[in-house]
Amino acid sequence: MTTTRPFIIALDLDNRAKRLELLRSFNSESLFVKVGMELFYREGLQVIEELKQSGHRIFLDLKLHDIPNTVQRTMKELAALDVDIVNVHAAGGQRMMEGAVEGLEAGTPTGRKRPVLIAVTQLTSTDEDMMQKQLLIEKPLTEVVQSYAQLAKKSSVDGVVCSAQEVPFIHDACGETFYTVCPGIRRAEDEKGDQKRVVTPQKARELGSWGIVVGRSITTADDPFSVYKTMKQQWEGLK
Ligand SMILES: O=c1ccn([C@@H]2O[C@H](COP(=O)(O)O)[C@@H](O)[C@H]2O)c(=O)[nH]1
Repeated sequence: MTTTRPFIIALDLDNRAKRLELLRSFNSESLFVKVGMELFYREGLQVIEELKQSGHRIFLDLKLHDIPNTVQRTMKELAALDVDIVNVHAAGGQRMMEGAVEGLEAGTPTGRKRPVLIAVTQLTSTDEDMMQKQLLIEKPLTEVVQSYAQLAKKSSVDGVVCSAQEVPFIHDACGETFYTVCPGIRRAEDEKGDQKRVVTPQKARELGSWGIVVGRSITTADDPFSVYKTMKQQWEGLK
């Protein structure tokens, strides 16, 4: 992917009108946007086409997690959409992730680069207490994230979704060029909501994150464009 260190806006909005209003307020700026389950299940394939026609790059965040055969076949379909990033849950295991890569490669039209594939390690809404008490995973969270990242790399996946807090550990285990896409980004003054492992844009940069994903700090702001500009400057080390 040619984009260096993307700032990705999660288009998690109640309805189509609100999404169009938000994008209009960005004054036709070319963006990197995230289409999550809420938006995709509401607006379908048409939203991908619309966003591409407007010149935006797209992270299609459907977090596939199923048996290897199903993930492979689904990724083959997604490859035809010409989005920039797609993802799976690393918890699906090595064969499932390998299947995802195979499906993407099979489905990408000749002459086009296949979408980058990343794997969710542990959701940023999870903390160690929840992991141990609810998911019954006894090891420290950082070790689990690092180990899932290693498994993703072994499966030929291009990178992971993680909190920026874990990026240095992932770089140690998987190398600096392994993509790290980090949600759970908040300014110091923002509400955390359901996010547990949060990091500011500046800190995410310092920790070496490749990309960040920002949703509610922007989408619920009175002036989303101004918050975007500020957070993007912080991410780029300009503020
Ligand atoms: O571990 C993960 C994986 C994905 N997400 C997604 O990112 C955005 C974050 O939104 P905020 O409003 O900035 O919290 C959202 O679409 C999630 O589905 C994540 O948060 N954590």
